[in-house]
Amino acid sequence: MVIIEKGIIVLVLGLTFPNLVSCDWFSSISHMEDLIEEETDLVASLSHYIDKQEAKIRHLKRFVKQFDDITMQNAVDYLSHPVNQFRLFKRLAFEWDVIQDTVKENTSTEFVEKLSTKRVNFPDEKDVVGSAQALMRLQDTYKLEIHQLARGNVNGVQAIQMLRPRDWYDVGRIAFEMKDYYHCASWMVALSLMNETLFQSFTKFDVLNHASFCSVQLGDIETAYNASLEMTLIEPSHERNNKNFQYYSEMMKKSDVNLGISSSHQPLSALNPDDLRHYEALCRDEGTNLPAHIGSKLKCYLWTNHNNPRLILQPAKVEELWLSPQLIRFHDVLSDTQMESVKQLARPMLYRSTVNNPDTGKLEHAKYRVAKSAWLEDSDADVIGQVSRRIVDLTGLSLDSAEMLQVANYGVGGQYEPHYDFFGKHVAIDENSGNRIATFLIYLSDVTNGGSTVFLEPKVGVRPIRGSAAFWYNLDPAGVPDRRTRHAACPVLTGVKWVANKWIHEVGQEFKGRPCQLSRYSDNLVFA
Ligand SMILES: O=C(O)CCC(=O)C(=O)O
Ligand SMILES: [Fe+2]
Repeated sequence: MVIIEKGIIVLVLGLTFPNLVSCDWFSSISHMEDLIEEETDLVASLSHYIDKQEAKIRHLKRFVKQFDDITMQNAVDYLSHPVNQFRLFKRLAFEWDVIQDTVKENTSTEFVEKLSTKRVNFPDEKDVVGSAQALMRLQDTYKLEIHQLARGNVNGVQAIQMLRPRDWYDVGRIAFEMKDYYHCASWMVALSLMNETLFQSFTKFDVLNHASFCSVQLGDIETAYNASLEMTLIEPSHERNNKNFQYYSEMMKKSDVNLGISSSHQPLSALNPDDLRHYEALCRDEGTNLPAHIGSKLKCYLWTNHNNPRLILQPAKVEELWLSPQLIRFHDVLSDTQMESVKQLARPMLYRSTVNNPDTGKLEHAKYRVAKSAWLEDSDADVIGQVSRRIVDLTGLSLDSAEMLQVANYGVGGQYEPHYDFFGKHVAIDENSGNRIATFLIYLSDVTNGGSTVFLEPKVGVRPIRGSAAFWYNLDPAGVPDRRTRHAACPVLTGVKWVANKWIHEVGQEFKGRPCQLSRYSDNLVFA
């Protein structure tokens, strides 16, 4: 395959796409709303510029028009009339001067200045790469068909715009640059089937070139052969392609050649392929059906948490989602006004979320967690204190050793791959607070498509329902991490996802809703 590698890389974009994405526009939708506003303002300014330009052209055209009649007459006839003579002198003395000023007038300054000021903070190449990666991630997770996706149709939700052929090409190129030959091949092969008269600034030959190179990297000789064959028809004397074609033809004759695209190649995730397949299937709601023997035991009930005065008149609505480990959902945890206030407070403080690297114990940006988050303290605003109060009422746990409230906002493609919330052995646990005993995860929005929280071992998918909260213990009653709580936030397919996380810690629960026990229970009951 060496001969193929040698010649193909004629960079069309002239851009190099970095592997790791550090920039942040694409990672949350909240800040992207500002971009729409900025662009609307730019469009208004551009329209204003066009109006001014049009007025200027109209003025110049009117001036030129008068010469239609003048040039029809011969000069002597024209000058023999005193009015014509007056007009001639008037024009030459003053009017051409005005015309000169009009032509010279610079109507673009305002627009150009505005654009260049705004562009400083605009998304850049890294964001385009991040957004293309999100498209590919969604393509994999939700098994989206490329043609439908490119036409802007995602699970029946139609975008206002479609991808242009050049966009398809760029997505394929981004995959190619990342050595993600699986996505490169799938996008380039799909594009090669399109009407080439729509191609601008790249050719069908370029597309086939990528399609064949990326396919052969995946071991798909047949596709590489077909693409190369088409290339020979377009450029019969292309030396490198002719060599490749010969090579593919020989490979095709060998019976042990591995045909068919290897779909196991998934460089967008660090998960092992089996884990990834399992996670993605759960995100598609496959395998999350409740088995009858469990479903029949799950209950919904009203809960006053041992006659808590704040719950007597309006008990909490509890829905059991799974028994062991016990996962529950509280409904109507916060009011609309409270949720809006929490989001409003978080908005200006959203930053790309970090994760704890289990190997180094350090916080870092990672592509397996694509979201923006903000930390809010009880003292930041009344509403944050109210959220804490509500969690204490519903769970009976102390929040004295808990973390601040983490509000997260996921954009399209935003996700958090499978993880545990408890701290692993590489993280030093503060003895004043202990490990994360439980998670209270509030959904501050519905999500149109995708974005479920999925638990891998019990195979439970929790659809975000605005105002509800998922709750579970991460540690068993003896304080040992419960590895069955491994969970993930599936990529948002369409819509916006807002959540608020409260991580409750061990210290202070000894005499509360969750006394510690010496023995390890298999049933980790929420309300024991
Ligand atoms: O957003 C979600 O659904 C889950 C988030 C999560 O698991 C986390 O932030 O630890
Ligand atoms: Fe989590």
